[in-house]
Amino acid sequence: MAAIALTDIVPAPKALLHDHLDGGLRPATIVELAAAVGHELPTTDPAALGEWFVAAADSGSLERYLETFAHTVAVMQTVEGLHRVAKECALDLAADGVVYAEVRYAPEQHLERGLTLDEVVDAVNAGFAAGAAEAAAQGTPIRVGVLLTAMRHAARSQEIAELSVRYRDAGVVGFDIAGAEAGFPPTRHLDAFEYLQRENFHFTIHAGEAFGLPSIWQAIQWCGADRLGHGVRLVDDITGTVAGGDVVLGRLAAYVRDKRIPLELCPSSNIQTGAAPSIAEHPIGLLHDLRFRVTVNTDNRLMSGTSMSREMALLSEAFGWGWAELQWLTINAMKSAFIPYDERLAIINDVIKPGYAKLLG
Ligand SMILES: O=c1[nH]cnc2c1ncn2[C@H]1C[C@H](O)[C@@H](CO)O1
Ligand SMILES: [Zn+2]
Repeated sequence: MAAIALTDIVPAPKALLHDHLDGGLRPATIVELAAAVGHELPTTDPAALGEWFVAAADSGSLERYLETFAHTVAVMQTVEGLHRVAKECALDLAADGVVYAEVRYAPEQHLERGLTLDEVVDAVNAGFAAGAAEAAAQGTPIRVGVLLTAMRHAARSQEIAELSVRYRDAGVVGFDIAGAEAGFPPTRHLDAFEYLQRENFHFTIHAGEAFGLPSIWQAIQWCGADRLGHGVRLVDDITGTVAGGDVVLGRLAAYVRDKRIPLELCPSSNIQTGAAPSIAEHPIGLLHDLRFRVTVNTDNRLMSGTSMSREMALLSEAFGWGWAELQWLTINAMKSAFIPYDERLAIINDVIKPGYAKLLG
């Protein structure tokens, strides 16, 4: 079937589990906030700045990709900056047809101008609330849940885990670790993960992006991750092809599929960091065919020049996926969300299924 166009995907209800707040700023906002705080940018023309981010992130290495965040994190050091960025994030996602989003950021990166961790979280939460209220008034309601990230090279994961639990009834729905993967295994933060498990809290771990199976194995079998951030290298534990009828899953891949552990796949981001060669060759095709719990995500909309609708349009074009597949991806994401079961079900039954019923015809 013909690929579904991006403009047709925008109004379809979508759920997004892996989106970084500091990877999704509007270029014009960066320019304005940078002028206000005296931060020097590569260019002050918003269009050129947007192109700069995509080109600089297109580096083939996760470490170099991450260097671009210096310019977004620099303008997110004040209550005003954080509030504005969070508000615009909610508005931009809602305008793209995202009805449920989990947005993550690392509070420890926003203390350079004297804010406390609590002040950072309060400012971001207020920004999301303002953005969601405005989006609802515009007829595009969105629910935003926050994930607090700890940086895997740093040593604040226990503190951030405790912060997450403290804000669990105030908008924070989960915890994550991010940053350079090679050399920083998730087991460095075992205390934090054990604490979160004792608290019956939810967490995902960036694993299997720039580093392979050992990182995924640790994230699941040592740390107890509910979901895998990326997890794309799980294909290293799969041999054969679906067409050849000779697919064999290794023990880890079989475990992930059997347990329905959600994979937060981010196709465009993976191409930029070298984790996948192209959309057409992205392992998401195989993982979909093998019925893993696949979800599609943006990771960093600014660095990838992308949106949820664009990621889906790229997949529709590369794999011939139609509305049935897009609905499957969306329901997979909603089933895997960190909000309570009854609330997930309500969004699936009241928003997602009726939305796709119209499109499926
Ligand atoms: O794809 C990613 N892998 C690992 N770390 C990442 C990725 N995207 C963003 N980050 C880092 C950079 C941000 O400053 C941090 C918190 O959002 O998370
Ligand atoms: Zn990420």
